[in-house]
Amino acid sequence: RSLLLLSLALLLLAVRFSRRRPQSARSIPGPFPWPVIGNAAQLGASPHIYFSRLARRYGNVFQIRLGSRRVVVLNGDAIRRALVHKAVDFAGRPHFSSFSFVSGGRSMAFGDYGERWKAHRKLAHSTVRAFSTGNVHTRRAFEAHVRSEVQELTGLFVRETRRLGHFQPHEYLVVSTANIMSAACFGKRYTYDDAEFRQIVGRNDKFTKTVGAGSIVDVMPWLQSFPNPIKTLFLQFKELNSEFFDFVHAKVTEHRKTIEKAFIRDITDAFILAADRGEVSRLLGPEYVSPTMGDIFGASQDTMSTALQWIVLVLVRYPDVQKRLQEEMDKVLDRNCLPTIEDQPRLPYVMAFIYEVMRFTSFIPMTIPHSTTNDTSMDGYTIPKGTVIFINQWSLNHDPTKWDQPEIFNPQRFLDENGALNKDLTSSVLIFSLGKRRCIGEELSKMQLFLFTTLLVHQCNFVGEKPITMDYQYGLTLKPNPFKVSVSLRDGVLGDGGPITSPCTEH
Ligand code: HEM
Repeated sequence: RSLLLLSLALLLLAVRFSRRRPQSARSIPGPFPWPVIGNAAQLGASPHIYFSRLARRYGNVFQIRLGSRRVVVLNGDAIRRALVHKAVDFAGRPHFSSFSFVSGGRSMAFGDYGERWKAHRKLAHSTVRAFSTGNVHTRRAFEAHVRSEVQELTGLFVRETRRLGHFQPHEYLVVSTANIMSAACFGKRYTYDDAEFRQIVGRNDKFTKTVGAGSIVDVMPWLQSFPNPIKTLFLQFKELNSEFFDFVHAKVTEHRKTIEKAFIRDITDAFILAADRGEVSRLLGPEYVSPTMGDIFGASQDTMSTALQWIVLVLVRYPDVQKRLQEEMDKVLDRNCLPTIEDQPRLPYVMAFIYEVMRFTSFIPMTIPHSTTNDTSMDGYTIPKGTVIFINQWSLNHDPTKWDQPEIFNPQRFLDENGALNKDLTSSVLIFSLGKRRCIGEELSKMQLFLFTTLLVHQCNFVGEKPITMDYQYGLTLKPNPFKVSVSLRDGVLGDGGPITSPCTEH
């Protein structure tokens, strides 16, 4: 009888094995999708946290369904394996209808992978670099833009504090970062009370809500057919994109009228000349100048201003950290001189602080959605061409197997026992993405973050109005909820004379 039972068990096992599909055809695990909406209702207010929870349950590669679309979500180590080791396969963008409204429908950032996209990205990247971090001269010119904006901002902060006690820094940070890129892109900055400029740059939150991973406007097109909040958001999105594009296009048209080949004034001039000439013009005609400027100016706005909001918030939330930043600067720099980019190697705690802000807040928790350009596979799962891919950067920055107590803000984690910056660890922070779609503004942004942080903290003390929370709104960028600060100049002697105005090392 036991022999019979054993034979039956072996037979059952054999049948099970024979029915098992080959590795490559395994279906990707994930939560049960509801009819019509799929898993949309489960995303909640913080989809990146929900995805990280699912990754613990199903592994770093899992799938969900959002409305009509299947979405594969990559977390943790799977991100590098996909974006770096299978770079081309994961370099696409989905053909979402919202993406077609960005930069007049010719956006590089929201456009799909292909020959034109490659030429477009290469040109945009080299032009940005040529006007910011490309060589020592452009770096210094860019640094001078940043320095004069931060000085303007410092004066404004101090005046607002005198007037109101505590004030919300958000709008000033938006205008300030927009001015830096406006100077580099269009050779022009705006005053803080310029209503048109404030309107153009002040509506970013609506943009990022619509294009952030997990936004449902593109996966439930039927929501467009009757009045509801999603439809309203989508209409606002279309309107703000066309307003923003008109603003940029007017700048490009003005430049075309006054351009002189011998004297390239800014990124717009450089791009006009490049698009008009040689090899690339076959793929990128003059009609690509405004969209590219829209991409560069647009991509820099919300990202940089959100980063700065977090920096100010973290400074007031962790006063000990603010003090330690000031102590390091006071030890290394002459108090009568402004910090410069050359001081970077001498300020490891400042660098550790910036990396910890990026890691801890992970303020771009998910990249812009990707798509697969070919049939491909990950960890033995087949992923067909055209699948929507979400990249969860937050999951890597908060992985407890990589970071000791990831939910604690601790810049010290990036310093070794001699106080030097651990570069292996800083390169593990993921916020500019990886691979073919890696941010083209990374170098420029890191330089700006260093200058903003050092200039502000060198000059000022920041105190927050209580209660200080780190709560945020989800979108392509995580935006801190409104908060108030008071700002005073550190050196009483400077008092009404305002902040110091120049670096000591003459460039
Ligand atoms: C702290 C500031 C910034 C952060 C954290 C950041 C991060 C990112 C991320 C996560 C992406 C999406 C990558 C992907 O989809 O895989 C991206 C794309 C992009 N960023 Fe940035 N960015 C920042 C600043 C800037 C600036 C200042 C510029 C302007 C030069 C810029 C230009 C772009 C462009 C053009 C793309 C699209 C790239 C493509 O699709 O190939 N970014 N950025």
